[in-house]
Amino acid sequence: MDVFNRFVSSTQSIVAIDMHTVGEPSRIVCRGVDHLLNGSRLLDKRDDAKLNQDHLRKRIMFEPRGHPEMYGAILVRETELTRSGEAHIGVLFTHNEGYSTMCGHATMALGRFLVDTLDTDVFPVRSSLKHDPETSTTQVNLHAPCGLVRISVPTLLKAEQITYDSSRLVSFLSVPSFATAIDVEVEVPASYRWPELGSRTSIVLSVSYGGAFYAILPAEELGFGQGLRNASMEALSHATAQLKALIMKEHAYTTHHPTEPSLSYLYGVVVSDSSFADELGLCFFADQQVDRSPTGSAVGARIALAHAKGQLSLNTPKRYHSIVSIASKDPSQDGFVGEAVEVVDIEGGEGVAAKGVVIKTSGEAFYTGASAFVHEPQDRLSHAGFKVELPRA
Ligand SMILES: O=C(O)[C@H]1NCC[C@@H]1O
Repeated sequence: MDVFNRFVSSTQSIVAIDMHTVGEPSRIVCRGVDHLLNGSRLLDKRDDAKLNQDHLRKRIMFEPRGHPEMYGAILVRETELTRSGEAHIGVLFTHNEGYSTMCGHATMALGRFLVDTLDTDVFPVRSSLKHDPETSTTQVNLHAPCGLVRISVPTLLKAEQITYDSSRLVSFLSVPSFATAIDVEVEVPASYRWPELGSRTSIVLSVSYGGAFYAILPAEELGFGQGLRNASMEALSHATAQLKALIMKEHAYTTHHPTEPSLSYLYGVVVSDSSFADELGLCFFADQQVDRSPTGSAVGARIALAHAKGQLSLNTPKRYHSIVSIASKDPSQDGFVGEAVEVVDIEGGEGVAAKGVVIKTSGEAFYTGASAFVHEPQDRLSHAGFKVELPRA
């Protein structure tokens, strides 16, 4: 184990814990990146990561250490909200294209991990967490790029030590979610069309925010009349990529965040299928990554949309499934459970976006391993990782 120990103890290594939430990976970066990020605010550090340290994201996400569907969470120990005492720790979420603003599945993984870790280099304020005996939970306040996310981790108190209770779900309250476009008809110009659209020249869709903006529409509306279970993934990916490009080019007003310009972009397209036991949603995000989980932030966006349409009341928990449930023997326990718990005013929000809801989303995450990643200077392939792509003819 001499080589393994050398990698783990090297200050040059990037040390990560791997988890999954309903099959979607979270590579939690504990060491090796945070200290390199310049900037005082979390969003400044995100900008610095994008501009000056993006090879590190690629090194963690892409081959040979990752794969095109990898997802990451870089722990950021100091942000404006940790300094003010509102957050215990910050995070930057990473994917195949860059840095996302919110991630529900990784938030669930982080809640469990941050309670489990006793390493004060990884989580300096771990000892300030408090077990609430009434709810048997411990609250971890996470500073995500979209704002403050409050995670409730099920815990037990054993010999005065807080420990994770695996018999219950982790839940979180995200930033307020709100719809920005409800059932709008969108023209599809010839250059954006996809084969399954047939002779139709327009489709009806909605856009909603759950820490990130999502376009939401049923599979049939996208042209997949047989539902998600009978659709080709390649065809769905092509159709949603075309639709995303169209919305970003012609309907960018639907992704206007009322207070923060850096949150104003379309992150993903959710194709829903209500013919499944509960709600099934397939989310294409970033550069057409496919979420294995029901997409925690999109669950928030979908509930806010359903609430705005008068289809879902407060305090009505509902189960949301992902592609993983299609092959499941017992989907009744799969996925995430989400509910709107409070109606709030959206600061600066106008029209349908003037009101929003706070969503509580629950699920569970599991460990898959730990890694100490190194880079040897002579290795040209692994400095910033690589993607297998054929050059376009
Ligand atoms: O659960 C979520 O919200 C995330 N999963 C991958 C894409 C989203 O960021």
